[in-house]
Amino acid sequence: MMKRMYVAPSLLAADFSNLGREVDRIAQADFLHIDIMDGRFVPNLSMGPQVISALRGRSELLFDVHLMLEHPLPYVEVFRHAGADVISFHMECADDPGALIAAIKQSGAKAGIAVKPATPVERLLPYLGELYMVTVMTVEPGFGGQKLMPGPLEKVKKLKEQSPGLLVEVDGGVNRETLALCRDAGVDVLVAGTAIFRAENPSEEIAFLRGSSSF
Ligand SMILES: O=C(CO)[C@H](O)[C@H](O)COP(=O)(O)O
Repeated sequence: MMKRMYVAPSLLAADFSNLGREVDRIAQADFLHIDIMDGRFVPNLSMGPQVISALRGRSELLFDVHLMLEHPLPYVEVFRHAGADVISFHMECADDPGALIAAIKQSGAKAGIAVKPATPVERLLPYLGELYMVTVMTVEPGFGGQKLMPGPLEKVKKLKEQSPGLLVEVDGGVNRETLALCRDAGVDVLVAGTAIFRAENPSEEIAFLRGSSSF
């Protein structure tokens, strides 16, 4: 029986001239993945808490906020207040991952950690018991529309072995062609920007990526 995966459209690939309508188009998804970029940790800027607040009233999806920030701690409360349900920070810029996890939980959000393609999975192991989700990046963070790197999917397998109940998300280059690789690795949550928002029928794309049987 095929595993049913959760689907998280990445807002980065949406039409920014009409974000409200874009969110309506993906109402059948499970999460809305929202990339917050600071132009320092990644070489790009994206959006801030105002966008999340504006969309919060329009969508009941779980808001999965991916902080690509060099200094995430001061922004945890800000994004929770704006409407984030899950807040993830990057392992590579966390001086004290335990303190960040505690701050996220204290805010009332669920905590996640994201890792760049070259970051060893071993760095995450001490924190797995405290986390709701781990995001394994399958592209270098910063831009949508890149090709999935298969190497990091090995991390998904290790994470699922270590902590079967943890949600493991992959982010970058997920589409119909790379779906089988993700499923075989044991992925729980698929982030897909280009594949969903640039599709003529996003609902069809979401249903295809999700698979058919029960989770
Ligand atoms: O984190 C990201 C970029 O840093 C995006 O969420 C990710 O790349 C998804 O976009 P696409 O499906 O177009 O690859």
